[in-house]
Amino acid sequence: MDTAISAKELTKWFGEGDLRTYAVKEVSFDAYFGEILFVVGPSGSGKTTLLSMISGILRPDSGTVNVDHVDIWSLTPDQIAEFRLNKVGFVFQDYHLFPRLTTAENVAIPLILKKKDWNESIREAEHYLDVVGLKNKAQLAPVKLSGGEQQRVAIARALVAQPDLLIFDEPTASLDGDTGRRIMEFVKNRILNESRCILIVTHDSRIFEYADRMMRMEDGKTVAIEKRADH
Ligand SMILES: Nc1ncnc2c1ncn2[C@@H]1O[C@H](COP(=O)(O)OP(=O)(O)OP(=O)(O)O)[C@@H](O)[C@H]1O
Repeated sequence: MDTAISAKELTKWFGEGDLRTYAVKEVSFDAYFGEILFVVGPSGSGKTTLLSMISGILRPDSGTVNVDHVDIWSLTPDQIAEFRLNKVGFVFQDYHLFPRLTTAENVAIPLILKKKDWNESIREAEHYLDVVGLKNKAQLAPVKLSGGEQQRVAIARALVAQPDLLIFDEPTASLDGDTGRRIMEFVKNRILNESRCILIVTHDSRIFEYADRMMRMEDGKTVAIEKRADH
């Protein structure tokens, strides 16, 4: 499998002098296209900080991140912004949908940000709503949808830019067990493909079975990367 992400000796600290604490310390790992990599570990172990550095949100204090063989932190600020918009899709626990927009408008936001024509953006958004099985809900406000449906809208919105890298932060934490598993089945069967790498940060052990590999963090370090036995 081709390497999607290669992180080398990534380090991020907060505070200075005696107050300096390491959120992530010398973490190295590779992730591959076509896999779902879970990032697990206790609260405060550095998961969010690590993913922020990988996705072009937070500049590391040292170390490098290559995404699809591009050293992202050597890019200019404009190029990094473009990288975030074009290469990375985010899905959050509480969906982050705008309540006053329709579901189609919510999904179209990344395209509008890219200055694409409004009507064309809505048409494209409807296509991705169809992909997640919600075409008939395109005109509804998010509040009219169930939690699982709202999560699928958030997935559709992450997909419109056709990102290489999809990052899910606690995607099932607000969902009941069955709905969470249905979302994960959907992600594995319909969203994952050979030119996409999916990273999932989660505490939800009910969905661990969907990991191709699991990376465990503790105190800012990776303590283990495990391949699931049945994979
Ligand atoms: N902006 C910041 N300023 C100071 N310290 C920070 C900042 N962001 C994170 N930290 C610290 O870095 C460490 C790692 O935080 P991080 O949010 O990456 O952990 P996490 O594993 O994602 O936790 P959780 O599972 O609770 O989201 C924590 O000790 C946290 O307090």
